[in-house]
Amino acid sequence: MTGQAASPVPVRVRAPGKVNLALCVDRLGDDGYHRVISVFQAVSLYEDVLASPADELSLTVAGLQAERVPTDATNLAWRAAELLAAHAGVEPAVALHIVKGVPTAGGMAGGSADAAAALVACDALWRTNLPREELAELAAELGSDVPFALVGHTAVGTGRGHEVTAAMTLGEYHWALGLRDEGLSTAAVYGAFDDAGGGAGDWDDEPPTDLMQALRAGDPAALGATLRNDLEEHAIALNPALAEAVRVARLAGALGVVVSGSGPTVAALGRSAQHALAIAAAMTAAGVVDDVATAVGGVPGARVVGGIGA
Ligand SMILES: C[C@](O)(CO)[C@H](O)COP(=O)(O)OP(=O)(O)OC[C@H]1O[C@@H](n2ccc(N)nc2=O)[C@H](O)[C@@H]1O
Ligand SMILES: Nc1ncnc2c1ncn2[C@@H]1O[C@H](COP(=O)(O)OP(=O)(O)OP(=O)(O)O)[C@@H](O)[C@H]1O
Repeated sequence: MTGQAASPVPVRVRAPGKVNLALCVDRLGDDGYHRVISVFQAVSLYEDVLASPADELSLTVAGLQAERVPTDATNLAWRAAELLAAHAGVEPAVALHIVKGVPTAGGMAGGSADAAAALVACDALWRTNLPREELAELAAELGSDVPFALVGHTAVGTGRGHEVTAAMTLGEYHWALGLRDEGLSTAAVYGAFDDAGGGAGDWDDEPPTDLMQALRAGDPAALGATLRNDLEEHAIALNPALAEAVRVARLAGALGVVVSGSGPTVAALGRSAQHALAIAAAMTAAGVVDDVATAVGGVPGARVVGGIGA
């Protein structure tokens, strides 16, 4: 370790999962990524990352679907710690412990939340104190969804989805989330979009005007009517059972229903917290999902909630 000594106190950082209120996808670029306009909303399903002083890098995982998450150098939180250490010129000396609350491979960016949380936690533990813009650059190297997990609330992502600008919004939004045990691969869903000739038209450089207006007005009914995901039909083609969850949520009076990101999580917007619970109950009763959750958005991005800096 160079520079200032690491903190002897563990740091706990919390980062949210997300739903995409809009995901407008252009055709595949030369870099192997699609240009997108993504309107993200951070929701109250959280990943907690505890970073403790240690001689070397190690990682453990507990919580929701923990058995499906790698604990080696392929884990995004592990990669985040290594990237920050290399960038700041310090040793990657930390014991990371992740407590998952966001479904894995669910289209809600749980791994991205872990990466963002690990960046913030190690930055505090190692006292590298990078400016947020520099953390955001590292975040973008780790994955397209990681910069948003640093920022949270509601924001527009451009480029690969990694160039994030906060959006003006009013009010809270109450979601019922239909979860599946079996995840979907993000690359496979984008691949299906390409195979179907996706991105051939209907591309606008701006986020959908009516959706942004609904957010500014704090109008959940208007927001529900304008939810959009260009990957949705391809996620449903790969997992046709999702269509049933969408149908049941609509019958339960959801203001709008959308597959989140690359799926398979189905996000249904309720009129209130109680209505979101009723939609979740309807999905459970109909047997169209493996599990349900309710959440409110938008909530803050990765932030220290325990240990130093809390
Ligand atoms: C579907 C979304 O979750 C919507 O927010 C994101 O676009 C995906 O973000 P992510 O999981 O952080 O994705 P990355 O780890 O950056 O990329 C995984 C794979 O998804 C595809 N990918 C991702 C982002 C993007 N704009 N275009 C793509 O084609 C690429 O095949 C890439 O190899
Ligand atoms: N910390 C992590 N948590 C969960 N999965 C991870 C993590 N690190 C690496 N992975 C791998 O990444 C895959 C996708 O995980 P993740 O939960 O981030 O997907 P996702 O929510 O669909 O992502 P996105 O919405 O950003 O496309 C998992 O199947 C797993 O193998």
